[in-house]
This record gives sequence, structure tokens and C-alpha cells, in this order.
Amino acid sequence: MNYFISEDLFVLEAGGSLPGITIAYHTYGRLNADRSNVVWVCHALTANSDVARWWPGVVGEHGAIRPEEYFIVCANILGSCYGSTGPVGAGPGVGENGVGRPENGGERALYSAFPMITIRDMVRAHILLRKHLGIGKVHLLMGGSMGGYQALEWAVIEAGVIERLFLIATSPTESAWGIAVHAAQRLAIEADTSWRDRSPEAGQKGLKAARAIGILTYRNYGIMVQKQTDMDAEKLDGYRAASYIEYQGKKLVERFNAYCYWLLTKAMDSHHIGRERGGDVEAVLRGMKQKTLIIGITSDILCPVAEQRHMAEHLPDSRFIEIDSAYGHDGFMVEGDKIANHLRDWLSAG
Ligand SMILES: CC(=O)SCCNC(=O)CCNC(=O)[C@H](O)C(C)(C)COP(=O)(O)OP(=O)(O)OC[C@H]1O[C@@H](n2cnc3c(N)ncnc32)[C@H](O)[C@@H]1OP(=O)(O)O
Ligand SMILES: N[C@@H](CCO)C(=O)O
Repeated sequence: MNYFISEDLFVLEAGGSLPGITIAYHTYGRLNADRSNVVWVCHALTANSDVARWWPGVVGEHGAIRPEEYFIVCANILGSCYGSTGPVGAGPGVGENGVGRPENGGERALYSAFPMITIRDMVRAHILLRKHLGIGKVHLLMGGSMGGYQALEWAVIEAGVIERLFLIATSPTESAWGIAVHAAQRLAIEADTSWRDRSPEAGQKGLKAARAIGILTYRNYGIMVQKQTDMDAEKLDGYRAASYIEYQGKKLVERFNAYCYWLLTKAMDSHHIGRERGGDVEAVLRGMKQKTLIIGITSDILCPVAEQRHMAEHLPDSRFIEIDSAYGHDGFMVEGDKIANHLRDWLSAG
């Protein structure tokens, strides 16, 4: 893990500011002589900069994007808890779920006093890092779900820097459905009596419930019935599906923080590539010149394929592919091999 620190005032889109920011990031491979082999990956809500770990089929030694060929960068998003500036502080020593203390002058936690951020703020932080790394062109910018939100924004903001795009399970605006899901998740966090305590443990029960709500939208009816149906017809309690959902909530609490989750769902709600650009999403898409691969997952109930098809219809130079996966929205991470095959094929077509 590397850390980039910018000591300049970072003015936020919604009106607040941060006195400086820290960005935690991973790189894999080497920049080639003419700096033309950069692949930048934007991660989704609860992932982190170690993309080779969470997207192994797609990025890494055995993936479509290999460090032998590309200089791969992935940065932890602003507002998260994996080392970048966020509600629980930043820098080495801050634990993933915010528990721990910053070392080496790392930033202190602001908790609920942390200002509102948007997807554009995340992108502007990535741009600072891009410049710091001496990268002039990004050959391929890619992301799924909220990672795709950042990729789209970045491709609009720096049209001359981003050469190609790969977008999966994502959309040019947050849908009313997504906003409603996030509102329900924040209600769960806010209902926790420890919420807003000035502690990294605040809101953990609420976070568990919020993740449980999220899982219902990251999966779907089919996979739940297929994997979690009880065979014991005599049961009256202790069902597998209930235990699965509870376990998923508990697992997230061990690696994520309620303040960050609350803040990042707000940032997702703000996603709209037409904002301050005339409001016309289709016109903004038509103005994007990058060669773009778009993948939708047929069973995705959070960002349904209709959203990706809509993007493909308006982006001037795109290839659109639907993949079948039982996993729904999270198929964008689980189906690494299928995704890698389409990505390789698209990249080799030039
Ligand atoms: C630091 C890191 O961990 S790096 C990766 C961190 N995660 C991210 O980056 C975010 C993106 N990743 C994700 O959202 C997820 O990891 C995904 C989508 C890729 C895969 O989800 P998973 O939870 O691993 O898969 P799945 O839904 O099949 O659940 C499997 C887990 O549920 C458990 N489980 C399955 N059925 C049940 C049940 N009935 N009751 C209780 N537990 C159950 C399994 O034992 C397994 O546990 P484990 O994760 O401790 O091995
Ligand atoms: N499972 C994903 C969902 C959001 O795309 C995550 O936790 O980041």
C-alpha cells in the first residue's frame, strides 16, 4: 500500500472543504517508456485499492489485465476506510473498520463531522494522484457499480486523458431505486443507539443491518433459493437464508465502518453525469468519445441491464455485452473469468 498526501485545501462540490487529503493506493507492473500502458481501476462501495485481491480473474497475473503488460493503479476512494481520507481518519495504522489509531502523523477521525462528498470529489482526488504519478494518459479506465460511476465522471471531466472505458453493472445516474435502497440502509444505521458516538465502533449493529439490506439487492430471488433453501421440512426457526444474511452483515462489520458506509451511500445518491451539464444525460453520453466496453448482468436487480443498454445506445463508440450470472449485481466481481474473456476480446480488437 502506498500513500499520497496532498496538503492543499481540497474544496468539495457540496460546499465544504478538507485541509488536505491522503490517498491510499496500489500499483502493479511498470510504466512503459512512453507511459502508454496505464490501466486505472475504480472500486465500488466497500472494496479497496488491492484490486488484484478482490478482482483476481480480471486484474492480476492470471487476469485479462496483467502486470506484465500494464501499469495498473487502483486508489481507495475518498470517504472510505482503507487508508484514504474519510470519517475515521487516514494513513497507516487506521484499521479497515476504522478501529485503530493513525500513525506517522496520519489524519484524525472526524466521524459525523466529516463533510458530504460526491463522486466528482472522489474523481478529483484520483486526478491529484494521477498527476503525482506522472501519468498523462490513461489507456483504460474501468470500474463496476460505483466504480463505474467514478469512471464515467472521470471520462467526462478529463476527456483528453481517458482513452478507453470498461464499465460493468453501472449507470450514468443513481436510480430512484438505488436512492431508496440507500435511504433504507441509512435508516438502519441511524436506528442504532450508538450512531454518532465519536468512536469507530459507532453504528456497528446498524451497519450489519444495512449490509443485510444491501445483500438483498446484490443477489436476487434465484440465487437465494438455489443456495439457501432448507431441506428440513420440519424446521420452525434457524433457517439457512436468515443465517446467511446475518453472517454477511457481521462479515462487513469486521472490515468496514458505519460512518463511511453512511457517507458513501450519500455520495452514490449524488451520481448524475448531467448535473451542471444541462441535465441531459443522453447528450452527455453522446459527447463521450472514448471506445467503451459495457457489460450488464442479466440477473442484476440493482443496476439492471436496461441501464447499461441505455448507455450503449447513446455512447458513440461502444460494445455492449450481456452476461448470464446467477449472482446478480455482485456478478461483476464473482464472474471474473467470463468478464476477462470479453475484456481480452475487446482489447485485442483494437
Ligand atoms: C479485505 C478483503 O476481504 S478483500 C475483499 C473484500 N470485499 C470487497 O472487496 C468487496 C467486494 N466483495 C464482495 O462483496 C464479496 O466478497 C463477493 C461479492 C465478491 C463474494 O461474496 P461472498 O460473501 O464471499 O460470497 P457468498 O455470497 O457466496 O458467501 C460466502 C460466505 O457466506 C457463508 N455462508 C454461506 N451460507 C451461509 C449460511 N447459510 N449461513 C452462514 N454463512 C453462510 C460462507 O461460509 C462464506 O463464508 P466466508 O466468506 O467466511 O468464506
Ligand atoms: N458488493 C459490492 C456492492 C456495491 O457494488 C460492494 O460491497 O462494494
